[in-house]
Amino acid sequence: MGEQSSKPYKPGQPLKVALLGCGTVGTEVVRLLVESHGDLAARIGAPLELAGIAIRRPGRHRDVPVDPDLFTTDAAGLVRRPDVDLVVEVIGGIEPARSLLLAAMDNGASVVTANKALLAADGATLFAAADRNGVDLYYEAAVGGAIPLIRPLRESLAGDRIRRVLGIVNGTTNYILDRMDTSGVSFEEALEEAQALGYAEPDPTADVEGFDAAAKAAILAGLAFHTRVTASDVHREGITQVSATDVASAKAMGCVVKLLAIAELTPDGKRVGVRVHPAMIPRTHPLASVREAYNAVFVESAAAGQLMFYGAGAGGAPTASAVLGDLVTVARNRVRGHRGSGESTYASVEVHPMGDTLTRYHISLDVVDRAGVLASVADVFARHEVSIQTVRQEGRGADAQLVVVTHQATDRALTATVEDLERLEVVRDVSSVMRVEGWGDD
Ligand SMILES: NC(=O)C1=CN([C@@H]2O[C@H](COP(=O)(O)OP(=O)(O)OC[C@H]3O[C@@H](n4cnc5c(N)ncnc54)[C@H](O)[C@@H]3O)[C@@H](O)[C@H]2O)C=CC1
Ligand SMILES: N[C@@H](CC=O)C(=O)O
Ligand code: NA
Repeated sequence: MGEQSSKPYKPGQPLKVALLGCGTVGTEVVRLLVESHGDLAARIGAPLELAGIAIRRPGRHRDVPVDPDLFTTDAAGLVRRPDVDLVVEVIGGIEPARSLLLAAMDNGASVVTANKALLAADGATLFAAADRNGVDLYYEAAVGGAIPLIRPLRESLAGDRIRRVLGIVNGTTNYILDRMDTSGVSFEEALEEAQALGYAEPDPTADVEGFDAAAKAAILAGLAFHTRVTASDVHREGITQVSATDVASAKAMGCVVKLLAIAELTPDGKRVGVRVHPAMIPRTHPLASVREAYNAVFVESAAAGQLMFYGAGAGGAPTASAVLGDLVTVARNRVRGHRGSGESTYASVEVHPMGDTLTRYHISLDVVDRAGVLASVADVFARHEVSIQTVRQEGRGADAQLVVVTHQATDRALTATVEDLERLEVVRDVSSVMRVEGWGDD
């Protein structure tokens, strides 16, 4: 705090806001700006005034209560206007969003963005531009939608030592898995519903292949451990391989499948492992009750213990709430002539490889039903030094199945075990392999 921003506020003047993008989130940002105009002015100490709204398709009907002359297809011109104080970016993607934000900051504007893909790919360039220009860069909407998560990590917990962050950070995939679990709808149907509800990214591959959750995990890990983590540091698996069989296997075990994001320090505190993958969790686990597009994140720290953040992780209005919260903050900073805290990456913690990470697996095997099968299967586990916690046989004859749950082992050993099981003559098919979290000793 305390640095002078590069574009001083003139008392009595409104703060001019440029909005980039007017889709699911942008529309709701405009609505809140217009509906709460008087309250926002009172909270900030100056009114906010829309300077322009950059759009891509001018002919399209937009249900927003503003003067149509505010719309422009010249986003680059808008962010360079001398009267623009604050820029809100809700376009998404890397380019042109990055160039627009850099130009905005070089023009002395503070920025608010919901763009986790950009922050996780190249946050360093953006934060450097914010520092260079003495402006704010806020991004509460980028992780967990409406849930206050960035600010608690960046500010409230800045005096503590965080050990682990674990949660559900993608609304679309949680919605799909929830619908598959509770209503038995297909993956494709559930995805279409999530798109219609405004939860999915413009390209839903970003959601279902885990890219969106990986970007959010990188942002959370960087904040939690005061280091720089990019999306490419995150081990990522999406939910496209999760089958109805996996969901049924989870049900039979008293579990539910969730796409989890986990960032944790190794016990010596020297490395951080960051991963996104589907996992079975017991139905009694608090994350199992996170339904539809809701998100929830647990933070475990040395002094505070366990904290849980829960709320709407996606959707136009919830995301706009977080954007407006940031907008009020950067506007207040501008009025008072200072900036908020920037990035904290002093720790430079190394990334822990996924192969060395301790996880546990649930494996369903379709097996030949004869004496000695269990021994051959157990031998494969023993050869890789993977300890079995439970094993049970289901069905008989052609339907015989072995369901194995392991104790924790390195992910490398578990992967090699599954590869060898697939080669075993008595194993007809490895029908389901999934990591297990939140069960017993982890
Ligand atoms: N929808 C959600 O639930 C959430 C979205 N976000 C993030 O918010 C951002 C926006 O997401 P949505 O509103 O859902 O996407 P959207 O696809 O509904 O809206 C993006 C808008 O930007 C416009 N656009 C694209 N290129 C442009 C350009 N060069 N100039 C001007 N406009 C341009 C598009 O035409 C579209 O109307 C993304 O970064 C997304 O990851 C973050 C949290 C939740
Ligand atoms: N597509 C994202 C939107 C919010 O970040 C999600 O589904 O969570
Ligand atoms: Na948030």
